[in-house]
Amino acid sequence: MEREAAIEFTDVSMKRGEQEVLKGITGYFPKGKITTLVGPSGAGKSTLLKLCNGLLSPNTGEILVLGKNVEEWEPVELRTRASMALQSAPMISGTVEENLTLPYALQGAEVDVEKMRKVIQEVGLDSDYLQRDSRDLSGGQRQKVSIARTLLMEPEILLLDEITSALDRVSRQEVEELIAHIHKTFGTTIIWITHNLEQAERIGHYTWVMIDGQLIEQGESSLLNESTDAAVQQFVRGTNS
Ligand SMILES: Nc1ncnc2c1ncn2[C@@H]1O[C@H](COP(=O)(O)OP(=O)(O)OP(=O)(O)O)[C@@H](O)[C@H]1O
Repeated sequence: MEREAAIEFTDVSMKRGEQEVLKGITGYFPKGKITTLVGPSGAGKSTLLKLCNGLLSPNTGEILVLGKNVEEWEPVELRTRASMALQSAPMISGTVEENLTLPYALQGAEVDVEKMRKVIQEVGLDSDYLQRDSRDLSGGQRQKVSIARTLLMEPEILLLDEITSALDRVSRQEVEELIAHIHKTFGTTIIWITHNLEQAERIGHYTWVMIDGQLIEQGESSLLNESTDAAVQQFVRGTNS
């Protein structure tokens, strides 16, 4: 199989405080694919995601993002190319438009209104939403606005941290469909942390299983059911019970 990496880790370790939370991680996220990142709470998934766009730096090892060492990227450019959305979908008080333009306003840049309209429609919201107060949005709408904010940057890589965990079933399905649509339309590489293994199998092409700071397995999503690794089997059984 052709192996083209969007992000590649080589022997990456990291301490937070006294604790080693990532231990010798070597693996890659295939370009143009959806990879899910699964594992028990505290396994190091969020920490690893933050290494991908330079929010955190490893103690040892090498991380290549789009072929370039993470340390060599200009930080703002890296966060534009590898953009992140979080479970909490943080918003400033103000309109949806103000929330969309915030990353640009912080840099003194402007955003084309037409582009903003296109992006808000792309995530399935009417352009009237631009003038809505962000406090009036439902959880699902907030998450869509949060995704729209990342899309404005036209990222090659989307880093998603539990973006559907706080949503009801209908909103979760809508957001899943939205991510699938983004992937299909733009060929975006997607790295998606999820606690939901059914979701991981449904939406992901590739998967990483992390346990206690280690990358235990990586491969096609079917490995979640086919793994012969005892720790992976135990994790999968535990999650499904
Ligand atoms: N800011 C921090 N300072 C010190 N330790 C931290 C910090 N954030 C996380 N940790 C520790 O790092 C380890 C990995 O946490 P991380 O959030 O990356 O795991 P996770 O797999 O994403 O967990 P969850 O599924 O619960 O979000 C945990 O032991 C956690 O306590």
